[in-house]
Amino acid sequence: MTHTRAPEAARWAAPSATGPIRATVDLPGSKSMTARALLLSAATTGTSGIDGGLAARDTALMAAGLRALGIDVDDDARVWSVTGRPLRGPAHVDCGLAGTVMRFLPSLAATARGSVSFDGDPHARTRPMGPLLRALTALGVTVEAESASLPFTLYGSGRVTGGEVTVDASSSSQLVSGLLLSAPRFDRGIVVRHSGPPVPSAPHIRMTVDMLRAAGAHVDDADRNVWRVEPGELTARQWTIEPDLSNAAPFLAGAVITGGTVTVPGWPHTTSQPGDALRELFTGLGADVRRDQDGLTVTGTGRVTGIDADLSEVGELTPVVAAVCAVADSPSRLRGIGHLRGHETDRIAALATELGKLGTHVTEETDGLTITPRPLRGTVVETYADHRMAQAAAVIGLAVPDVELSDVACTSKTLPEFPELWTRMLGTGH
Ligand SMILES: O=C(O)C1=C[C@@H](OP(=O)(O)O)[C@@H](O)[C@H](O)C1
Ligand SMILES: C=C(OP(=O)(O)O)C(=O)O
Repeated sequence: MTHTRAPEAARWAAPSATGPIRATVDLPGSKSMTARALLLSAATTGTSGIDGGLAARDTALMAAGLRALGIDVDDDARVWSVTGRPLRGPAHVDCGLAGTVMRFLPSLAATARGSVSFDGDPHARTRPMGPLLRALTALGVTVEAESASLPFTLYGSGRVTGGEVTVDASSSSQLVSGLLLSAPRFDRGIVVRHSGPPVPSAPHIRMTVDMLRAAGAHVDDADRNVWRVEPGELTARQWTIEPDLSNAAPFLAGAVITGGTVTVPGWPHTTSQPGDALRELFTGLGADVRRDQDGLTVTGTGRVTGIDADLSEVGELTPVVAAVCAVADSPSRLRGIGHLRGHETDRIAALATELGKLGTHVTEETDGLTITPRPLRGTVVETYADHRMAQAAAVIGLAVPDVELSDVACTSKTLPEFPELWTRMLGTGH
């Protein structure tokens, strides 16, 4: 897998839809599941297989980080193989702009013998890391950092004591996931208590717990805001990665706003992926949504209605949902997403600015956005190196002529084939 370097910016004219889109779009694997499968496989002592893993910048960086620590990752074949072994420094981990790499890898790297330094893209240095670095220090890890963010260096002795720790994970669920995923390797396991405003993205913590259990870990998540992981060996296993449901959002949105029909095959019946909430969200926005043996099919009804939605559990869906709200026939309120200010960019500010440039009336609030649709006009939309801002702009471009993205290459963060899939989707049925 390549794609570890920040891509060169590539300006892109977003194609308009000339009629209702009719397409079936096969999507590659879930970023979040692939990251966890790579990490958990590296934390065993055997060889694991990963079927359907996502080849994109975030997962390539995770694989590269593991290799730097001495893990064998072979991601050339369809089923990747990962062979875990005791980790060693000195090593350097490039996190790019990937929250999963900067929040998941440090706890595992702390079990290495030797120093491991972490850094990332310029904007990555502004993403919240402080609670994780303080927690690692409390768990017995030597951490050297100039501030509460990237860059930082861990000095490992080959083992981590572990034990009880309190974190404020209100800025990102990944701070909890990152501590839990490697905790079976800590001498005393871990007890993580969250203290502070609510933790966002609950499905992603359930995904962490589910995948830890699948790898043989004992995890107790019965008490709200407390997670316990027992120390113990993890088992090497075969992982099958579901399609990335969050990356389905722009394609399904294409059906909603053009009055067309888009099917995403392989939609799981039960899943911890937050993207499953698209069924309810697109129904609320006025579409017909059906899940059957063909996958998930969304059909636009010709009418898009505004919504009032708490997106705190599914924050990563916000940019595309906001784009659909901008072409609705009534205002929308998107709530519970203050933590998006610490995502790839400050997504609340970015959406307010860019939807505003397109003509929408947007009010930026502390915990979200109010979107009042107005007639839209084409413009150059700044994507802020954020794959989901690019997807959102492409969605608007379907309905509005002359929308250009300042950069489409940033979609390589989780879906390098986005431009091709998008063009192909538009090619079918026109
Ligand atoms: O654990 C994960 O894989 C993720 C958790 C979420 O992070 P936040 O809790 O920071 O929103 C989500 O937005 C991100 O895209 C992926
Ligand atoms: C927030 C996101 O990514 P990250 O894993 O970098 O936090 C996202 O993909 O929307």
